[in-house]
Amino acid sequence: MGSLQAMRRAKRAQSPATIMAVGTANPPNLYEQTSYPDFYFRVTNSDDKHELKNKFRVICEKTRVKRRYLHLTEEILKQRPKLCSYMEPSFDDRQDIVVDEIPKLAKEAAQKAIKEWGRPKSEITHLVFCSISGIDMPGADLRLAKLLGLPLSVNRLMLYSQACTMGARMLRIAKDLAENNRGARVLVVSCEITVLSFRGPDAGDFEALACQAGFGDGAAAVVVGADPLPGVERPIYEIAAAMQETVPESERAVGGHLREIGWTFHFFNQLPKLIAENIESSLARAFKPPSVTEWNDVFWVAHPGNWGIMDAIETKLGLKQGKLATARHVFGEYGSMQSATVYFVMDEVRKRSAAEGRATTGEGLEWGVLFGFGPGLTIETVVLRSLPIP
Ligand SMILES: CC(C)(COP(=O)(O)OP(=O)(O)OC[C@H]1O[C@@H](n2cnc3c(N)ncnc32)[C@H](O)[C@@H]1OP(=O)(O)O)[C@@H](O)C(=O)NCCC(=O)NCCSC(=O)/C=C/c1ccc(O)cc1
Repeated sequence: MGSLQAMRRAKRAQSPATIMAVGTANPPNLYEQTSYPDFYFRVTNSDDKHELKNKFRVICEKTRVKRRYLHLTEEILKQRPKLCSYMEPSFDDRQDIVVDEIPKLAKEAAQKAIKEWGRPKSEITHLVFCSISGIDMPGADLRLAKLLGLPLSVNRLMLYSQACTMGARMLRIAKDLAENNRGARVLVVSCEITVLSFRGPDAGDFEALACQAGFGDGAAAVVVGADPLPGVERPIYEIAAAMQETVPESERAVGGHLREIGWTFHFFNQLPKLIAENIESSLARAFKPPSVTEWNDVFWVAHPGNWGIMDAIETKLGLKQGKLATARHVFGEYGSMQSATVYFVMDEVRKRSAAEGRATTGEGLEWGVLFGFGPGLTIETVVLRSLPIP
């Protein structure tokens, strides 16, 4: 009979967890930010609120978002008019949509990641899935597993109601799963659809207007595993370390409440300053080892949050112009897709690195930071090691 220690040793992977594939998906409906105020005020029957519409137009411009994909269309909103009011109880209408649609959009992203990974889906051992909405029992994880045809033996973990930090946080979870279960292949999926936070405008609620102006819908999936099969699996990044930090006394900095009207959204206007003031201690902890202290020497896979947050981080850390260019690009093209955004940024970093002929998947650099923040105020820091581009 083997000892427990020997059993534990045999279960451990030999090498660090790696990201083996990335897939992304969006709903088909693309909204240009310049015409969105006209659309939004028309569909919410608010065209008579001229001053408020002008205010909303300014907020839309301030976001610096150029376009976004959204599940909701004028046709859907006509069928569900309660979603267009500011405060009408409407949870059931919203829930009817997201319970079905979140697993469906997630499936599109997951299929792309599995295709790039190139192995049979029967080899997926774990599914880690997050969405801010779609709470149900059995959950969206089981629906997704069925839509994908994953084996019934797959180990599922569903994480609801967590928002933007989850992209980074799920990599921390996946790293632990992959390194502590030899042969594990973890399918990590994020899907965010803003149906629970869409609502009509109200002059007294700036934060709800900012939410309507900046958030978009999207899904992303990555495959994480250690000990890649030589010549068969082609890792993109190694996950060297991952950790979380909570900023003290900052519960009110950003968050939301789940109500009969759906999700509300609240943020503190000093959020960029608060994040910038707290990022360096998280970076220092995460990068000790590998003893990196110059943040221009690493590639950045940052959750953008909003334009002001990126400006504040760049200034505080003395980052060279262009270090957050990929995060800004993704934010401009899609808005904030909350937890999914950081995977879109990662996909863009590795694609740009290849297109520009860089030596590694991390813009030619060895070490990188994948960074996320959200309600808490929670900061997640993941240390990535790039790999050579053949
Ligand atoms: C485009 C905004 C709205 C403004 O841009 P800015 O660069 O900050 O602009 P300004 O600093 O020039 O401010 C413009 C005006 O807005 C005002 N303002 C500025 N924040 C405020 C303010 N919280 N109140 C009330 N007036 C204000 C500010 O005072 C100013 O007023 P005024 O001088 O009269 O023009 C920008 O702040 C923005 O996109 N914010 C919302 C997105 C955001 O913070 N995202 C980061 C975290 S995301 C996250 O974790 C998600 C969690 C979540 C949770 C629940 C959900 O349902 C969904 C998601």
